[in-house]
Amino acid sequence: MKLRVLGCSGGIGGRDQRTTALLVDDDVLIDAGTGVGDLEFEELVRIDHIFVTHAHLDHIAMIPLLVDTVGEARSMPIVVHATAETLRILRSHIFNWLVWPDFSSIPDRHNPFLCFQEMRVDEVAKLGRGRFMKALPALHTVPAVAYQLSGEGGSLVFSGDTAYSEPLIAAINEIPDLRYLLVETAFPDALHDLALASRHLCPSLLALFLERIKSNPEVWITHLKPSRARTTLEEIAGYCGRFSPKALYNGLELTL
Ligand SMILES: Nc1ncnc2c1ncn2[C@@H]1O[C@@H]2COP(=O)(O)O[C@H]2[C@H]1O
Repeated sequence: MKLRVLGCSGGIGGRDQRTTALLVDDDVLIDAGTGVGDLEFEELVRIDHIFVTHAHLDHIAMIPLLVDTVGEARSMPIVVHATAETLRILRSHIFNWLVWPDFSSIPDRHNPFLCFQEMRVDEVAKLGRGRFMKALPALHTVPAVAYQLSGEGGSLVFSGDTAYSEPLIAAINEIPDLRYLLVETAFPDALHDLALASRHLCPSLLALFLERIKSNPEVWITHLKPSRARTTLEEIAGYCGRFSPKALYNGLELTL
């Protein structure tokens, strides 16, 4: 199994800054931020599942455009997996016929282009080909989850957007074969108060988070805010020696 980074920035600007989207093999997305827009039509049409961490725009922006682009060319609906709270937000505030048509009833209710599948924390979805996706608890300003992606080659955790979260740390520590930890750090320590208010990590909080991780995964940093990315990475390097975290980047492929 392969995971390709399509977008992992906390903002936009130029070719390298795309918001969060991770492509698993050729058919599953974790989040659907602006990075999805770089895929060719032939790649877009193969996406069967989207696992959404939370309803913030930078993580869902391309879902409406994707479904409108590929709907007619597909025989099955795209399945959007998320918690009940997140699905409620998407239905009420995006697919409400005002911001965007409700593609879960287009072309008709019995044969729609899009469908919604509720996922609870700790629930596991089977993706076929020996692949599994599990929702883990996360902590953000809106209801949010992290995801554990597992296959024959081990497991990967993507934190999504999260503040320091004991339940997430506990869930990560239960994974026996964790190979990769993709964890956010949005802000530098100088913006610690904003990190707390917006429920993100900054390097000192990341250090507390990583100190509690019992296994030894490769750690990749995601969701850096572009204007402060370099400072944030320098601070992370100062704090987190044991894991030598690296900045996630578009086009990176991780193999499981
Ligand atoms: N008080 C605030 N609470 C939440 N988000 C904020 C606040 N002030 C600024 N923001 C920004 O709004 C952004 C919303 O998406 P993010 O959570 O990625 O990051 C958040 C911050 O960059």
